[in-house]
Amino acid sequence: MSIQVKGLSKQINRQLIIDKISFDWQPGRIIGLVGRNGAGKTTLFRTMADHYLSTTGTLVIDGQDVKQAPQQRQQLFYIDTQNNFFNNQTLAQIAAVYALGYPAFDQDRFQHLLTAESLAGTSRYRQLSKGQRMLFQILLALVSGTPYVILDEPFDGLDILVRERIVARIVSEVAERQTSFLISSHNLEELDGLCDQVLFLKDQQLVANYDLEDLREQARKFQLVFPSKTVPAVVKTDGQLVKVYGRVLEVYFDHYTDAIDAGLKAAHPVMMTACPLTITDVFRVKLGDPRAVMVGD
Ligand SMILES: Nc1ncnc2c1ncn2[C@@H]1O[C@H](COP(=O)(O)OP(=O)(O)OP(=O)(O)O)[C@@H](O)[C@H]1O
Repeated sequence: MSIQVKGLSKQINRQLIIDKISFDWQPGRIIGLVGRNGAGKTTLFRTMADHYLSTTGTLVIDGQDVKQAPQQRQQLFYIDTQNNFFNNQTLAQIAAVYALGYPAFDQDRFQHLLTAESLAGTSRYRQLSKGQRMLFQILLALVSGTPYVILDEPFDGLDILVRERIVARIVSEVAERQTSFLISSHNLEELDGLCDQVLFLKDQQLVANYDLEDLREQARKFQLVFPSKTVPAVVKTDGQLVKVYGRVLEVYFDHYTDAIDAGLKAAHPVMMTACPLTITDVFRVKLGDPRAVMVGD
């Protein structure tokens, strides 16, 4: 049981939007997809869900290539939040449409969750607020009975209480049903507490794929002050400067080793403090402009 995304590319108007994206998506995992605006996240989702025909590559779902076994895509749930057709439909009508497409759609659970979220089946989709629309879409995903769910920007513009409700729904679904989620977001703090794995998209390609537990074991971030203004070679060769506050250098090391540790200590730092590592740090290092280092107050 897994999804393997294999060399997925999409070209639109002769422009390559995503380029040979490959990764494995295991059951029960929550994967974050991050990238700067226009990096290709929505295009990757649309191509995975077959809303766009892929230019190259395929998906293998539970061992079967979707090109030979297209019914396997019923295991994958995705609502295109930008292009959907149901503005004038009631929530009950929309659910009926989804029930046709997903054989394991659970109508009883849908009614139960709708009531729990104080939503009425008779309301029209267009009458819902942004947060209610996202909650409704997540409810559809949960009752669709699909083991793999894609959520595009589920936290976008939502207040903290709605975000917390969404996170709670996702976490309980993973715990109770082993549902797996692939979530794109610019809200890196929210992803930090939620995800097991993070994919970084840049220049059409997947530039990093981290298991967050491994990352926290391998990578380190330090605040360093050295006796002289010369930055030691080990910082330049093995580290990446994240921020500079006066004499304090905030430096990220992708693979922190004993040799790097010895190299730093040999430079007799006046201060060497390990700091908690966040997805935001890795985002800055992997996806930011390498020449632009943030200068603090
Ligand atoms: N149908 C389309 N026709 C032409 N260009 C497109 C189309 N869809 C996407 N693009 C282009 O592909 C690039 C990636 O767009 P996409 O929406 O996938 O990015 P994204 O990572 O989801 O961005 P954001 O974080 O801003 O939502 C953009 O430059 C966009 O203009």
